[in-house]
Amino acid sequence: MARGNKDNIYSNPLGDVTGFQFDNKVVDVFPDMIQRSVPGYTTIVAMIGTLAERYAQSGSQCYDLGASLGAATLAMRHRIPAADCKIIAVDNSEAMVERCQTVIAADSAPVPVELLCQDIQDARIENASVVVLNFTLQFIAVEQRKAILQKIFEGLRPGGVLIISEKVIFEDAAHGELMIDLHHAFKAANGYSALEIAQKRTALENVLIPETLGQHRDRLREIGFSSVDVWFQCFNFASMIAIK
Ligand SMILES: Nc1ncnc2c1ncn2[C@@H]1O[C@H](C[S@+](CC[C@H]([NH3+])C(=O)[O-])CC(=O)[O-])[C@@H](O)[C@H]1O
Ligand SMILES: O=C(O)C(=O)Cc1ccccc1
Repeated sequence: MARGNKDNIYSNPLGDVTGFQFDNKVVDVFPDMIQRSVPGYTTIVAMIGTLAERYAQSGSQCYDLGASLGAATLAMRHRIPAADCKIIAVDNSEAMVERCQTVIAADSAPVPVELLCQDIQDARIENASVVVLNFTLQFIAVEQRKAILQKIFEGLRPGGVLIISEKVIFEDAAHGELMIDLHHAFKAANGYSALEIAQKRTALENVLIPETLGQHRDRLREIGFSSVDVWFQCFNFASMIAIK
């Protein structure tokens, strides 16, 4: 996806750093922001295409929940070989959905895409073979996460897959600090200043709520997923595969 404008949202001192929102300002810089902020993002998105190629079942639906500008939607759209599949992309930010519509319209791959401006808590999941939560569940209140995952499990066909990527924390405090420090070094190497890193960190407090990999794994297993494990991790960013 084109990188568009450079993210300099947090480059000047803000008297009051308000909670992070997916508004027009973020939409304008989003591809640059996520690429420079999430180690492994490009690989994860490409591999979502590879996973969809393997798991999409003919006549089923593939969901991209918290689609932003449709990076995972397009990765799937370009790799699904199964017949009669449809992709449903959902995001509750009007600004994101509006821009995502132009991104999808500019792409001509044949798999149909339906784009919905909706809270994933209200989304209907049915006849699904692939469900993607690529860095989305982390923005949902912790006590609401299980119900969403339960609904996804119920909407998946047997043999279907949930791909869930999250920023994570660690049980071992020293290891956790090291991962955060290495993440900040990654951001610095990508051109973010100490001020930008600090102000973004403040903006994400109580907005992006990370859990441990153990918490994710235990919840997915309790729900009934038969196989749950990490397939990608770089520092405090990880992606899991959960198979029904
Ligand atoms: N309750 C909700 N309902 C629907 N959407 C939501 C909700 N809460 C947040 N979002 C949406 O989830 C997306 C999270 S970004 C996903 C990247 C994308 N998956 C990618 O592969 O590029 C990750 C990040 O920015 O760290 C935003 O577009 C929000 O509007
Ligand atoms: O920038 C960060 O520190 C992150 O955790 C990743 C991110 C990327 C884009 C929007 C919100 C969070």
